[in-house]
Amino acid sequence: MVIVQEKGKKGTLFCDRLAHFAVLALIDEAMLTPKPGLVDKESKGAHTDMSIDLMLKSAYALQSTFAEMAEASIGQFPSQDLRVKLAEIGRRGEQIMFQTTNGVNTHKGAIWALGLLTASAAIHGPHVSPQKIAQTAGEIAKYKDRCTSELITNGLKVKKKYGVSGATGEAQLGFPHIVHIALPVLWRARKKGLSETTARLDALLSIIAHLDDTCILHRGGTEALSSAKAGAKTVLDVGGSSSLEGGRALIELDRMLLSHNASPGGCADLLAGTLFLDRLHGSFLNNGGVLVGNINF
Ligand SMILES: CC(C)(COP(=O)(O)OP(=O)(O)OC[C@H]1O[C@@H](n2cnc3c(N)ncnc32)[C@H](O[C@H]2O[C@H](COP(=O)(O)OP(=O)(O)OP(=O)(O)O)[C@@H](O)[C@H]2O)[C@@H]1O)[C@@H](O)C(=O)NCCC(=O)NCCS
Ligand SMILES: Nc1ncnc2[nH]cnc12
Repeated sequence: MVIVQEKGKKGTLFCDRLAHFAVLALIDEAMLTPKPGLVDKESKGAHTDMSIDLMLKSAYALQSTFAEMAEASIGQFPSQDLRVKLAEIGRRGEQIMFQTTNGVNTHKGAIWALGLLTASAAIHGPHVSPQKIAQTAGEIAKYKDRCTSELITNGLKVKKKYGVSGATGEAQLGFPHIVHIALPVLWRARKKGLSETTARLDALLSIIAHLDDTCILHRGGTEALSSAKAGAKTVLDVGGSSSLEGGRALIELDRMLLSHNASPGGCADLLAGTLFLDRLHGSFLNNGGVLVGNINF
């Protein structure tokens, strides 16, 4: 692995820029409308305790968490020490989120996924592909979290009950749903000339069609999960979210999720991860190797 990053003023600027990209990814995900079962500009989806304002407030509050994660990773390799440091920053980030939202779980999964991706991007610098960044994030995630709390989370219960690998498994495999599914769908849709909203919605649907989302499983069990996967696949098969039939199928998917009180929260987090890597990649490509507003490595 080539380490291109350095500490110091240049490094701090780069870390701030990465954290800014992570926050922008959360904002882009929240603002994307209409999303099935999720909070967006027009709906609270299956979440009575959330709103678009709360999602945005939570996103802005996490800037310092992502910057700290990047700072801790710059000039480092994936290691047990780095994993422990990131877990500590991540847990403090979760506290910041809960304080900001008065106890509502807006972005726990996103702190995990974007935190690892931000850390990996700080290790590598901007010359590296999204695939490589996701792979190194997976290497960090494979080290043991030595400070796990005694709390039995929704994810743990669901993983035990249904034998799925959840947010941890997704990260340890190097985020396959981002790299092999959502990014190709996003890029293909843009190449076809579809609108940015359509491209992002189709990318989200491609994740829903494949992911074992513990958020859906926890709220609606296997019936909700298999209906969500089938419903998202139907939207894509009949022409995507911008087609007439696809639009109808999307409304049907939303109705079905709400009838189970289920929400694809984990899929939303992975869409944010997709948009983060996409922005990082685009920013680098569009500026002849210079990360926008930043230093040339
Ligand atoms: C490793 C952790 C992610 C902890 O994971 P755990 O397995 O214990 O599960 P949860 O605490 O349940 O959180 C996991 C969240 O990840 C999202 N997710 C779900 N499935 C997947 C998947 N297959 N791939 C990727 N991501 C996934 C999902 O987050 C979204 O849903 C949230 C709401 O979900 P939920 O809690 O079920 O619903 P609530 O409304 O809160 O509950 P009820 O009201 O229904 O009771 C929403 O916030 C989305 O973000 C899962 O919830 C990690 O948290 C951890 O170890 N953290 C410690 C810090 C750390 O190590 N950081 C490392 C450096 S980054
Ligand atoms: N837009 C959204 N709605 C509900 N839960 C989420 N978790 C992450 N993004 C979300």
